[in-house]
This record gives sequence, structure tokens and C-alpha cells, in this order.
Amino acid sequence: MHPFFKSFHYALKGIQHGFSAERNMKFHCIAALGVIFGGVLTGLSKLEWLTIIILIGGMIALELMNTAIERTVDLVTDDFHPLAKQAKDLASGAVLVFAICSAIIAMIIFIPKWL
Ligand SMILES: Nc1ncnc2c1ncn2[C@@H]1O[C@H](COP(=O)(O)OP(=O)(O)OP(=O)(O)O)[C@@H](O)[C@H]1O
Repeated sequence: MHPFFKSFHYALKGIQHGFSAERNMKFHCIAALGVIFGGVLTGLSKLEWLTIIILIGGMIALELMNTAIERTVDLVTDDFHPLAKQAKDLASGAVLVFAICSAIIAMIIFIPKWL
């Protein structure tokens, strides 16, 4: 297989693993489907859909990266280590920051349309 398609195949395997192994990923997907459904019912502009796509894609990408960091930490040590804790907590902190910003942006987009 051409190296480009090989990398693509491994990336798809990673996404597949993230979706099947991570509980939070299932939550993000359900939330994303809810936002898309709400967007279709509410009616969004092109710019608003682009924003929603960036937020959903960014959230899933960040959750995949968080999972990669968790796996790497677990590979390095089974023992309790303050740096392992920091690495995992920093990675989940990054996900939380993006999730909060996404929720605020979604409210800014949707709430005025419902009033
Ligand atoms: N090796 C370790 N040393 C110190 N603290 C750890 C270690 N592994 C995990 N922790 C702490 O325990 C918490 C939970 O770890 P865990 O590996 O279950 O990740 P999680 O955040 O629950 O991930 P998931 O998204 O899979 O639910 C981490 O956020 C971290 O604070």
C-alpha cells in the first residue's frame, strides 16, 4: 500500500479505537448529533454552520489527543506519579476548556434565534 494510504488507514484505525474505547467520545457524538439536529430545526447561516463544524471537529480531535496522552502515560508508568497525574489532568483540562467555549458559542448562536 502507498505510504500516504497506509498513514490514512492508521489514522482511521485511531479514530475507530477512540470512538469504541472512550466513554466521553460517545457523549461528544451524542451532543454533536443534538447540535446538528437543533441547527437543522432552527435554521443556521453558512457562517454559523462553519462555526459548528469547527467546534464539533475540534472537540473530537481534542478528545482523541487526550486519549493518546492517557495511553502514553499508562504505557510509561502503572505507578502513581505526580507528573503522570499532571499530564492526564492537563490533557483533560484542555478538553474541558474547549467544551466550555463550545457551549458558550452554541448558546450565542442558538439562544437569540429561539427568543
Ligand atoms: N499513573 C498515574 N499517576 C498519578 N495519577 C494518575 C495516574 N493515572 C491516572 N491518574 C489520575 O487519575 C485520574 C483518572 O485517570 P484515568 O486514567 O482513569 O483517566 P480518566 O481521566 O478517567 O480518563 P477517561 O477519559 O478514560 O475516563 C487522572 O485524571 C489523574 O488525575
